Amino acid sequence: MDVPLMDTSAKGSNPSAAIIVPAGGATVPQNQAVLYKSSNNSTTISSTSEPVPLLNQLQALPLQKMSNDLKQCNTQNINHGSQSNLCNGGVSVSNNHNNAQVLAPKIPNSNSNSSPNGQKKGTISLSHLPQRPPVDIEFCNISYSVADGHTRGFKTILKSVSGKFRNGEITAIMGPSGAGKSTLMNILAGYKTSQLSGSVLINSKERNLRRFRKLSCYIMQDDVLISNLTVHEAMMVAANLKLGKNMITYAKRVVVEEILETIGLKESVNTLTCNLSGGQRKRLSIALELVNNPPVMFFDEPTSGLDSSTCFQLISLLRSLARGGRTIVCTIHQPSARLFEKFDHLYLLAQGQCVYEGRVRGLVPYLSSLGYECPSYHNPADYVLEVASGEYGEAVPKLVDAVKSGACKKYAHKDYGHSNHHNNHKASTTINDIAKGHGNGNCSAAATISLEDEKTPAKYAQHDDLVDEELTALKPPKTLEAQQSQNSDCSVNINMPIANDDSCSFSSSKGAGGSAPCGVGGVVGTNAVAGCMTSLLDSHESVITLPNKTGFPTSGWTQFWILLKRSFRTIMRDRMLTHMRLASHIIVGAIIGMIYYDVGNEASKIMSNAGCIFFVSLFTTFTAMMPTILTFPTEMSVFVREHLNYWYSLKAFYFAKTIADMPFQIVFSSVYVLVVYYLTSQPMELERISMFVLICVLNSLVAQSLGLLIGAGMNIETGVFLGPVTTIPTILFSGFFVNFDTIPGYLQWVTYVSYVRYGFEGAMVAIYGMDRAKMECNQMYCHYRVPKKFLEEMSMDNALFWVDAVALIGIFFALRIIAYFVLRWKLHMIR
Ligand SMILES: Nc1ncnc2c1ncn2[C@@H]1O[C@H](COP(=O)(O)OP(=O)(O)OP(=O)(O)O)[C@@H](O)[C@H]1O
Repeated sequence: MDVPLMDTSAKGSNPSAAIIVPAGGATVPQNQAVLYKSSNNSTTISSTSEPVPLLNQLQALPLQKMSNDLKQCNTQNINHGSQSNLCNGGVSVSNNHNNAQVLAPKIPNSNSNSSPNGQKKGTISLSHLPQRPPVDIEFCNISYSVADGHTRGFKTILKSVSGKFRNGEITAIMGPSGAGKSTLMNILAGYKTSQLSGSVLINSKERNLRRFRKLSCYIMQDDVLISNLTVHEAMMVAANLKLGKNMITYAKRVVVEEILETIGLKESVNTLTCNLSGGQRKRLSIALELVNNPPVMFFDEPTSGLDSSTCFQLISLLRSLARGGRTIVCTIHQPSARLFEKFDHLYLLAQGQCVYEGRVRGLVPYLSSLGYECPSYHNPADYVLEVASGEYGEAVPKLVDAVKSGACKKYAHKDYGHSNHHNNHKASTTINDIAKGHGNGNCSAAATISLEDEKTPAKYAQHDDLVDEELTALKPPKTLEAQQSQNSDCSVNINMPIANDDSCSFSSSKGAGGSAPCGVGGVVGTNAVAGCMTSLLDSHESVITLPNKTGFPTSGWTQFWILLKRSFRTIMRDRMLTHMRLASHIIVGAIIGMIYYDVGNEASKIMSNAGCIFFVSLFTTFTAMMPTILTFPTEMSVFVREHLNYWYSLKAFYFAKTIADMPFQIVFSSVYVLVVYYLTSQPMELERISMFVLICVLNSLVAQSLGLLIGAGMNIETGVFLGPVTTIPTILFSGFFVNFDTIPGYLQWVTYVSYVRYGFEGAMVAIYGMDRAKMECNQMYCHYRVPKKFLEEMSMDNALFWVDAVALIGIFFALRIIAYFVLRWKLHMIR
């Protein structure tokens, strides 16, 4: 019989064997089928001929019952290719005597557990993630107001709301449209900090926003991803940025592969992110953030745009993440009944006020107690929204009063609705694995995700009694625990070094062993883990090993380098834009060259040649500016997501962006200019060619900077309008259409800020300046045979090439600096 039960893969310092313990039963009765996981990750299924030697205490369990449970579990596994909680348990015990290691819910990440779409089912462990502390979020009397449109008043969006979101639970923030769900989540995530009153507590301590942001991530509704990277490349960028350079590349790959396998994207590792389906994009967004194992994850409407099956898989995944000890908070609009019951905790808002906070299963009794009977066969999620929207009369004040009077408190207890409170408490604390050392007592790298089968909750509830007994039985004896802990160190499985910020140094004032490694120094077992947990949230800066002053996991230089490589790669792969840009520069250059063919040294066609030079400036201006206006807002969305999730600094992003674009712009402009230069027979002197190319390239870089400024400050629609509109005056004052001497004195200053003027003037000087010899004349009379005369006519006879070049360089830096501050301002405004 084929049953997944045992894992014999080597782990850490105790490599001989690892055994998966069923949550419902930690021993394997005689003749019970088991599944072994070998070190090469393959799974072997066999039937035991002898009882597997686990903890002696288990012998006290009713064997028949356990056998039945296991059979049931096994049948389910065979039928569904998945693991229930009963099968996977949540207990971590080490038995050094029999040299077997009984792990927390660890099931081989075998592909056999995948559903056809690649979504994982069953219990899978993420054993190589950095250890993070569990986090409870409590908020008290949060009120938030915004300026109300054109009036001078304020609009209060949240009115003194309070609540608590616990680790190990998945919380839904629900409410009618405009109730303030997103606003509340933004406040809790630390994205909104102004015009706010009330307090947010993290593990009962005042929130240190900077530190909290490192512990949390925010996954936005629209899944903005860099489109020209494969899933694996995107993950490696996240790993390199978030795990720091202290972890070797191989170790990062292991982390990435494990997450991708767990989250069901293994088959899509080489797929470009732009080709992923909606559900896969959502899963990738989660996978990217999972890299550093944030204990708090905020999701803004994670199910929007997904079909019901994908929604269900996604919420099951989030629930599994929560079961790993994470605090998962989602805003959600109108979940189906099946989806709704996947949530543990519900926070209901209406008109900016809390109208229910408690267990999901407490909602119907709560409403009923207030006279709102949910009709049979009616989705409670729909019903409560109808009630909150006023479809059954003016319910909100009544519900708000009920909440204020504590009427929903009894539904808030996490064991509400469970038949056996004690059991469930134990179960949930034991399966809280986010900070649990893995087997060998390492204080790092042991976060486990149990991807639950959809039938798990019922099954889990069904076996409450059994779970209790078994968990008690499986609890390691004190001596064993101590031994395990004393053998521990802070090394990570697979010999990976730990990133600084994830190491377990803690304050000696905490009595947790000074800055000694976790578990060493007299602190053993769970105490040691607790030491690690609390130190990370301690308000004293000194107790946390921050990797650098900025607080980002990697140095500014490393961030810059990683982002630069990513930008290069994405630009190179953007066939539509990059290849089209190159092609258009060559083709348009050739067309211009054909139109103005051979006019460069012909005095009778000098005006045409001036027109050609002007068009060269104009083309380089627009082709540099418009793509930036079009693409930067998208890049900006990615940047905002990654920056606010604490991947890297604005400076690193901005420098990388600036540097990455430049070579492409320089090459494209140079190719275009050289094609035109050659076809139009401009003077073939190296100095003039270099000057002409240089001034045109500088002109294009300035235009690109202007595009960046517009793109940073505006959305695409406004930018597409504003770009050309701001360029028209600079063209008018370039000296081609209106002679500088003709421009009225009070408008002369405009010519000095017109960057096209410097580009055009510099190009004219490069072609006709520096005492160029008389030009050819194929007509009876050529007025401008002497090039200097033509420059006089254009009021450019006194122009100096280097002044034009320096002016363009100055404008380039000015625009880049302004764009940087606009970006900072935008970031500030988002909060
Ligand atoms: N900057 C702002 N200026 C004015 N009103 C705002 C601003 N931000 C939010 N609001 C208003 O606050 C209320 C709550 O907005 P929020 O986005 O939090 O609602 P929501 O519950 O998430 O709605 P939905 O489910 O429709 O997304 C809405 O009425 C919205 O119009």
